[in-house]
Amino acid sequence: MAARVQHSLQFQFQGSSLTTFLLSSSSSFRKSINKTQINLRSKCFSSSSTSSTSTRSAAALTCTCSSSDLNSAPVTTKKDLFVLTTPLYYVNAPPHMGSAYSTIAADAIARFQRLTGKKVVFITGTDEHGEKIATAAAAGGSTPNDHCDTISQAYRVLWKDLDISYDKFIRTTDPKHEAIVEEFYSKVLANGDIYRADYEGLYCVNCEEYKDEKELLENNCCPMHLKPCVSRKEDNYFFALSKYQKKLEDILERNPDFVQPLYRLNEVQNWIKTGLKDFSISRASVDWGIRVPNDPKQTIYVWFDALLGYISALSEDQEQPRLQTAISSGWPASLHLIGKDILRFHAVYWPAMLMSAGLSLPNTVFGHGFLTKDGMKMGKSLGNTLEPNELVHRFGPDAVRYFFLREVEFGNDGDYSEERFINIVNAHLANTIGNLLNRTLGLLKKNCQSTLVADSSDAAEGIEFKDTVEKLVEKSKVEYESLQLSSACESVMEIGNAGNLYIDSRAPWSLFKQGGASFDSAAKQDLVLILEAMRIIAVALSPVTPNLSLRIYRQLGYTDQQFHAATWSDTKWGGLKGGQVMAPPNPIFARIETVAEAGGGPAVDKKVSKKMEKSPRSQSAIGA
Ligand SMILES: Nc1ncnc2c1ncn2[C@@H]1O[C@H](COP(=O)(O)OP(=O)(O)OP(=O)(O)O)[C@@H](O)[C@H]1O
Repeated sequence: MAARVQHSLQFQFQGSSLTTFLLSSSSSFRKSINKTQINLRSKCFSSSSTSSTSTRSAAALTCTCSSSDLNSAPVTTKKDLFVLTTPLYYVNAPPHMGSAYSTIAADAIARFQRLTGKKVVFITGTDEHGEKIATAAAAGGSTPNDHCDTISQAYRVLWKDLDISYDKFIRTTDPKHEAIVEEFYSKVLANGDIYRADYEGLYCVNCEEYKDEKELLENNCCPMHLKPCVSRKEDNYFFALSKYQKKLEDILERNPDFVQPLYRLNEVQNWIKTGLKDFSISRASVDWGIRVPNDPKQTIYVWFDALLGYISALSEDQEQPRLQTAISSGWPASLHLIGKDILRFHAVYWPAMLMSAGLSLPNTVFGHGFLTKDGMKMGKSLGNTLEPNELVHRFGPDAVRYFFLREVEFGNDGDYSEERFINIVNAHLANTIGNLLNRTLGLLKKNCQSTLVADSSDAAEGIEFKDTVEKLVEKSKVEYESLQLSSACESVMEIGNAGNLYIDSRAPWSLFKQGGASFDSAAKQDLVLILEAMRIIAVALSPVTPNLSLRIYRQLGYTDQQFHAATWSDTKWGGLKGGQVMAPPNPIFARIETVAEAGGGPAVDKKVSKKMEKSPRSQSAIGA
């Protein structure tokens, strides 16, 4: 049994309005009328204080265009402002590595955009209404409010541990959010896009969504959560999504970058092609939610509520929560970063809702892939999650951030393996970068009293290595800009590889041994070149590994303030000047011991690893 709107058409409205609606509805809607049943009853539409029922009915049934100018949608954000969002995470359970993955990626993008001089508003938060939350709270013997407080706080703590530099954290139970949802609902209602009808269908409680029979597995199981959907029949308010079919098709046609990567755009276009159906935006059976304005027996569907968190987050706490003021603080968003599981909500429902309310659309919706376990999406509902707190405490935030951004091509799925994790971070962070810095600083200390002998721009004259570094860092910039985060990491790491090749081919240690003014000078200049490359690596990798980058900067003799003031223009060759005094060598990243290396014990000494992240100078040199 597919989700179905009951349609015993009771023509209790003014006939002309109903006819207008049916004629102006999408062809798919018209087709489905034969198979499905819509019970558009005279109790339609939540009331507004001024209009009569019949007028309201007529308004809701007539598909007037919203004030949003579709020719200009999606509207470009102001040039210097970059507003990006993570999903608002559902607080049915504490965060897991999947939730952390989206947030780490968003953080890397936010940090990169800040480096390029943008004013960034990075929004994250928690989605706290709905049946699943009420059930989870009851199962834990707690009230929904207390439950939400606890889990929402767990997200904040994890974001702190992972060095997430968000600017706004919105909770959908925040009164300012609730006020904005109510105002938005009223706008959509006034635009004639909400009506009331009976609904019968198969509901996945974990997705909080009615499902089409054809997308379900055997026994009506949800393919994502592997649990049977339950049959539900409700009297709900509906959003007239079908009315926006053509408009959405046109927007995607004219703005192919609206949904990224390209293969996700194709998915969205295919869904739309199959015909958009109106969806139910209220629940009669769910108590834990925002009340439908003027019909307190119903609560607003959790998705209709949660998506608005991206706007209510912009509302300042001290001001009256109004859509207009929130919007003027940064809407439309430049980027919604989400997992592919919620693409439909962001790339179909949300733009239609915004158009209905006369608001601008976000610039881009990027749907990334899943972290998987045995091929299945890691998720709270399936309980097959990887514990991010444990990873952070064992390996530190930089290793976790780097591994997932480098290893999983952004957009695609990726499976986690601890062995791979350890191999990658050891090879890239401890060896390619850490070891190179360490041995160069060792040579500098021994032969130059830790002081640079020349400006890096002078030392690089006629040296090809400099060109290589410049090309790679420029490449990484383009990759960050186009959200190819794995490639951006790779390009920066290529600078480290080039540095290792350069130092090995030049072998300054033997030049020093050979002695003589020209050998000595050449070797000293080589050290300047490598350290300049390290400086560039530190800035270019800072969106991904902010702590590691800071530690590199410290080693190069800079203050923390200088690091925090760095911008992308500091990736230009020539920053290091002669006379700069560097710190004595001290490893910036402790190599993680594998199980075999630890003699069958734990994969890594937890205390040592943690200490290294917090206080790198307390460790002895490794691998130099
Ligand atoms: N396995 C995963 N891989 C990548 N991202 C994930 C993963 N799981 C969750 N996310 C991120 O979290 C978002 C969904 O958040 P939500 O709070 O609903 O988590 P969930 O674990 O998917 O929940 P559930 O298992 O109950 O569906 C996704 O869109 C994505 O951004």
